[in-house]
Amino acid sequence: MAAQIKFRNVTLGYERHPAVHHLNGEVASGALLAVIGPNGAGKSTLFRGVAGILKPLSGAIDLGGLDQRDIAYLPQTADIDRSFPISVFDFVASGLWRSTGLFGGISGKAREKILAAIAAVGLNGFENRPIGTLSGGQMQRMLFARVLLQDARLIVLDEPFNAIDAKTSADLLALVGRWHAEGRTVLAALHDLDMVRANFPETLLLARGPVAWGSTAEALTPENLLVAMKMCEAFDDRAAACADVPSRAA
Ligand SMILES: Nc1ncnc2c1ncn2[C@@H]1O[C@H](COP(=O)(O)OP(=O)(O)OP(=O)(O)O)[C@@H](O)[C@H]1O
Repeated sequence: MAAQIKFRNVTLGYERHPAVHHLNGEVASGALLAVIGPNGAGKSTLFRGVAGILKPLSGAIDLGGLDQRDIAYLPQTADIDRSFPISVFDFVASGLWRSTGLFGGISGKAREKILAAIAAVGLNGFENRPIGTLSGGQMQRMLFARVLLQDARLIVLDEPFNAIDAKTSADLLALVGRWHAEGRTVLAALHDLDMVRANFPETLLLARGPVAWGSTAEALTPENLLVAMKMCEAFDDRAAACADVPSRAA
């Protein structure tokens, strides 16, 4: 299977401080990959890099010719400004911007698609609710509806099942399974190892750099998990930038 993503010695970080170091490797087109790691391991940073929100400090992320609009990115719910006065309908509708444009207006057909996506995640009747009134699980369903609408070839989900009930997890996991069956490439940052073992064939165990990457059974050994934890504990956030990260100072 051709590669959908190639990480070429990529280093990502903030203010010249690397958070993910020298990552090399490929994600095959159509892969269903879990990204696991302790808090602060760099999972969100890596996903921001793939989504094009964060430019690499060095190295490159090759997306096999994919346009940025072909990537659907589901951020952590903590990154969503819930006080922003927008309805569920309008939030989900933003998933269509790639076809309608920002000010393109919503046709009758587009409206149907938006309502179908909201229904598919079990949020019928919530269309006019301000997003700030949603529960954690409803919020997550809404984020999935937007991804559904984006119809993207590459889907990047940052902790999509955190702090939600078992029924919501199961419903949303079924959507992930559907995307995988449709041949889309799906990456998800997760914390629940049982869920990963049961549903994700491939895993990248990350601790600022890769600890293991391959079949889930081979990557998620107790030894590897311990190494990842120790690597994250030992990491000094205030350390200077890597020697081979060029300075951006003027
Ligand atoms: N916007 C930011 N500015 C500066 N440093 C950041 C920023 N976001 C993350 N970091 C730092 O980058 C490192 C990696 O964080 P990241 O959020 O990518 O880890 P994570 O694996 O997603 O963690 P978690 O499981 O807790 O969400 C951490 O040391 C974090 O403090």
